[in-house]
Amino acid sequence: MAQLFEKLDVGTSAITKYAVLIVGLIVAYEASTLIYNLYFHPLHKFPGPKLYGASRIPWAIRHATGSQAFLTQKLHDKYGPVVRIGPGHLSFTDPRAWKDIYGHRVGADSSSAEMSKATTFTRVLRHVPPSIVNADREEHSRYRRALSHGFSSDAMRQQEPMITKYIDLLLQRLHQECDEGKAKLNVEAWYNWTTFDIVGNLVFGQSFHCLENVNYHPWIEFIFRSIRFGSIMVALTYVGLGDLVQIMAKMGGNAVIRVRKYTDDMVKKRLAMDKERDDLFEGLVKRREEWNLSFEKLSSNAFILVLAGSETTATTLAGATYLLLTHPEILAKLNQEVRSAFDSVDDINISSVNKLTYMLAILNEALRLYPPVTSGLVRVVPLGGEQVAGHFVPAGTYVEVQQWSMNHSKENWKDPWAFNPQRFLATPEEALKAGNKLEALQAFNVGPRNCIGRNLAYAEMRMILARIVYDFDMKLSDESQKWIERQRAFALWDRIPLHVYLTPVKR
Ligand code: HEM
Repeated sequence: MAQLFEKLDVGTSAITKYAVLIVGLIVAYEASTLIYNLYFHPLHKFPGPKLYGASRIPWAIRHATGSQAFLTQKLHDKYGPVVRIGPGHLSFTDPRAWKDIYGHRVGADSSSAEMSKATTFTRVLRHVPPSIVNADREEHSRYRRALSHGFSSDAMRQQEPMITKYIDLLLQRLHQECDEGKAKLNVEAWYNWTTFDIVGNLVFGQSFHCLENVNYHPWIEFIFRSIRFGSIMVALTYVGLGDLVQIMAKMGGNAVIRVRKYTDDMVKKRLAMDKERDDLFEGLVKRREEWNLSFEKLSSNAFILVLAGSETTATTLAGATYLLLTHPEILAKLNQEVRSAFDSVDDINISSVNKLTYMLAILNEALRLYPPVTSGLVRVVPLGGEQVAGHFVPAGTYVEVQQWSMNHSKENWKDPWAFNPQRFLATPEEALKAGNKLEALQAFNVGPRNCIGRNLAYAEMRMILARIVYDFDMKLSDESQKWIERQRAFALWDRIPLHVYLTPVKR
């Protein structure tokens, strides 16, 4: 060691010598890790850029800056249906990967009946109690069973008048604000206010009053900020700085504390309601004592239900509106379908919108081109390894299907960037002949952790879009051109305003 210090000629101070030694060891460790990752790691033969295979840092930087999903799609274009996007991390665009990663694992024992969610992505803040989206298998299936009644068709029939009440209010407000097509309205915000008000009522028994106040609620603004902040925390955890994240969350925690307090207050009011409610939360409320469910866990679940149930639906509606307004011939066909299907606005309800098949194809094509969850559904391969889309993948690997990549793959779709709802009107066989693998679109995921709110989401989206198209002609404001291309995505979209002129249809 003395010789090393002499050679380095770093002076005689012991502190300096040890500092140099430590830095030297770190550099040697990092260099050997990079070499191991590139040439000896079990995934080293999977295709992908060397930099991403060597270190976790490039992925983390992309993720923290909202460009990760877009880059991964480009990597798939270059390297094919499986790409190594981190040293121990694979992304797939072969549709078989849906079932292999997210489906029930046939023949596996109950502890590995599904690939578990990667906690690096889902349990970033260790002190927050788990909810349905990040609980382990056993706790998750209990939540799922308890909540399922609230999402059943029976429950939705009970919920319909309440949902309709908010959609009526949305339409009433839009008529007041549109100034006969002269005022431009940020419809992205209007959709958000509506879906938040609806889900607020469905979970807490009280709305956020966004439509009444024509403004965001502070709680919702916080959610937007936390989507960005959450990405930075995931990126830091991904590169091994999870402990730092816990400290950061405590230091910058004012907003977190405020929102938790607000959620807790709403949950308290909900629990104080003595009448049984056929809403999304009743299943958990009922089992509170039987399962000894802590108040904190109830509150975590309430928070997730509101986030999952509003953000995604509003995103799809905004995406569909933008795509329609940039494709006038498709909008004209939709206007024709909706306006000829009903004698009056009162005929538009949850069951009657089912006949609008062209509108459903439009919503599915919007979910494909502008998926609310672009990426982030990461699972860990269990002991023994697993076959994913024809590849053997060793245990411990992070595996995922990123919707942005899957939905824009030229191997899955004819003209993947084109807005063509027609592709969803064909049978799967006809579609395949035309170059469209319809099963590649799984906006709500598959398997035991798929979206429990899928039916509710379709009901809301179909009713809201039908009501707007029935009542208004729409025109995009110039400043909202290239609306999708100008956004970043942190697993969820960092949406920007979508300005539209609405002119009431004369009847
Ligand atoms: C267009 C609208 C929607 C889309 C695209 C969507 C998408 C998804 C996806 C992809 C997942 C799976 C997450 C994962 O694998 O980690 C999911 C789960 C979930 N979604 Fe949705 N969702 C939508 C609407 C809703 C609505 C309206 C609700 C109602 C509250 C809801 C509640 C949930 C819940 C509670 C989960 C967790 C389910 C579980 O882990 O068992 N979602 N959603």
